[in-house]
Amino acid sequence: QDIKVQPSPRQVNVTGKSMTIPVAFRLVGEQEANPHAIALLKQFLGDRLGTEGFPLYVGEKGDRAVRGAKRLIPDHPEGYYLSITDKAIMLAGNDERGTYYAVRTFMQLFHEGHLPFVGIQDYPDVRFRGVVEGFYGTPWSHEARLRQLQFYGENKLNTYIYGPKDDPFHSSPNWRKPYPAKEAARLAELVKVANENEVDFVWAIHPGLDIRWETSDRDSLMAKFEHMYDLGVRSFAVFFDDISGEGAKADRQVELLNYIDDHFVQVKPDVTPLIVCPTEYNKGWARPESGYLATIGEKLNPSVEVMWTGDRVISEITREGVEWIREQIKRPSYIWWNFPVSDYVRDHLLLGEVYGNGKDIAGSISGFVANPMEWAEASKLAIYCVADYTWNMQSYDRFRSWYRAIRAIMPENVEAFTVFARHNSDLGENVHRFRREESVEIQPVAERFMKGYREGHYDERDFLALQDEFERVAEAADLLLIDRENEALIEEITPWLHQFKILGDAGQEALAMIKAGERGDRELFLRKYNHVKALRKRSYELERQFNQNPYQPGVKTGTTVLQPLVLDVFTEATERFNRQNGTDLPLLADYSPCKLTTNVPQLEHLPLQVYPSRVHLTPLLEVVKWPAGGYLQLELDDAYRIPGTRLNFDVKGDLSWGVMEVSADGETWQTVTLTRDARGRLNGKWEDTPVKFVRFTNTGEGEQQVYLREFYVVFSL
Ligand SMILES: CC(=O)N[C@H]1c2[nH]c(C(=O)Nc3ccccc3)c[n+]2[C@H](CO)[C@@H](O)[C@@H]1O
Repeated sequence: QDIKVQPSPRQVNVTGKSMTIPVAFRLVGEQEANPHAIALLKQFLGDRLGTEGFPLYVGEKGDRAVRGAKRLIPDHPEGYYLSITDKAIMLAGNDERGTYYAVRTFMQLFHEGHLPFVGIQDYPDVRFRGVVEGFYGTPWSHEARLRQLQFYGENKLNTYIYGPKDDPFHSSPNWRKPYPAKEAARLAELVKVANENEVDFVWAIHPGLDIRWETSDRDSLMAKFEHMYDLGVRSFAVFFDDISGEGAKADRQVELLNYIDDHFVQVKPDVTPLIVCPTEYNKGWARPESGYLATIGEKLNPSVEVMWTGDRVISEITREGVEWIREQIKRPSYIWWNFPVSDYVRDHLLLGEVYGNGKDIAGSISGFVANPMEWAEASKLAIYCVADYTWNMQSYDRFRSWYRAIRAIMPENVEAFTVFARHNSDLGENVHRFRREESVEIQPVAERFMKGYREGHYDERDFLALQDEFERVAEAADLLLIDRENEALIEEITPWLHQFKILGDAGQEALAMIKAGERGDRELFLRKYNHVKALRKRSYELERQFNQNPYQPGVKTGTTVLQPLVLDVFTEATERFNRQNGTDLPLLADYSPCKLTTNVPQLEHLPLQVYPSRVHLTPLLEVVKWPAGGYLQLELDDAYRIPGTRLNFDVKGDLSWGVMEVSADGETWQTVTLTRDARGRLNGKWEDTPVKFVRFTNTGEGEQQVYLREFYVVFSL
């Protein structure tokens, strides 16, 4: 039989035989075994479980019920031995959590009314495995967290670190204060559900933005930890990431951490090792001359876990990298893996495989926690794969794990969700230059087709393959939009599903332009042309409506292969149509809310960078000769407030020769007052009535020579 267990077990011996599931099980060992394991069994077997029936032995090494299996239980933390024969079932843990994991595996072996005869010896590669809710942005909801903890129990993840950057009681300004009653009660419930799922609920504090190295702040932190302990928290972390100044001093941090360790962690009987995220948390930032890591390595109590994001803030974790940091901090590192976190590419969903990390790093790390997206349900794809990877690295297969994750998360719409996830995995250009594969299967077809099309001889099979892919895209979007099996997930990704539907339709219509053009069917071509432009405008409007945030607002999908393909096909087909028909149809499919007009020759074809709520002029490296009376005008597609404008012509002194103005109708103009900031840039704002036009004019007597370094307008409805 093909035994499918998540995460992949280490040692599985199958006999090829099985039995029908007994109608009743006689539970042996209930009194001594891990109560959470017993509760899970009772919940799963229901009234099949009782004092009569097929023997089911459950317990930890040393318990009477499983003493016969003692030699077979792996001597590893959280290890277990599972045996199913025609005589009895044995679920034996090396410790309480191991017993719980034996039950989790047992539950997965039930299949179509049968139980396989099997022997499994299993244990995890990585000691601490799970998730750090450590992103910037909207923290997860209470309900989302409850679902996460259940998911971690199902996938043998044992760690959830609570550290949302935007929780004011985790970070500044209120890290010193106890949670208000409602939030405290919710945290207590999370701790309870975490325990039931055998997950360590780690509460993290982020004091470094304003901590003062005085007894009062040390006592405030200890009091806060006591407050969290009273809520049931037994695992604690201190995050010193993304801070500077006083809070970043290594010796001060170490003094505080050792105090916490000596006076809190070590004196309480049931608190797990303290975890710290250091200020120098990746190799790219490590500065040997600062002595920061050396101080951590030499002076921080050995029992304190030290987090690490890898060679860079966002990076794949390598054997070389973890061995380097192990030397520095004199202990295995506790990996904070910044994936699938998307707080720096908020308009993208990261639904792709988990890959790129070494399979040989287990011996040099103590923990591996993934930092997820603010989209909790959508993050489960990657979390599922991280569970598989951290449990049994050598057997990890990125594709197998990813497909299993999709099936686990969206069992009723596997094909549709696979299509959707396949085209929503890359980040696009980003500040960390971290990229992921996307649209891998169709990418070579798209590239070959466009090359052939441009050269005048594409392969019809490629055309049909692309047409089929865009049809699948549109179908997938519609199927998922009506899916009710995982409503929380569909709610999160609905904006991207609408965008995906538009992409599928636009792709089919752009391809139809090719055929209409080849047949010389002008009327059909124009219908398809206008339809693609309408779809692109709808796409733009959707970008402005959903997922609005100050960083990367909007909704991006298929940005690496499919979206560029639609635009390339549209432009090429339109160019041919124009040549064949002597027309001058605009070549750009992309809708833009902003039109540029100017009488300054060098600016006539200046590309605009249009985002959902602002438009930038592309900077020019050359000197711009701006004649007297020369103007640059932006016309918006609607009336907007202009909360921010900025221009930087790299000119010293005042800009008395020019004026920025706004207008609602293009007739009556008002001047925008511009103020120069410390970096010499001129900033303005127009909070009054909404306007459609923004222009800058050289009102002086003569030509001006400037560098167009920056010119942008922020607009909001
Ligand atoms: C340890 C860590 O990654 N800390 C934060 C973090 N910090 C950064 C930075 O890039 N921080 C940074 C960059 C330049 C200057 C100061 C801070 C990224 N991230 C993560 C991804 O955006 C974010 O989710 C996380 O909370």
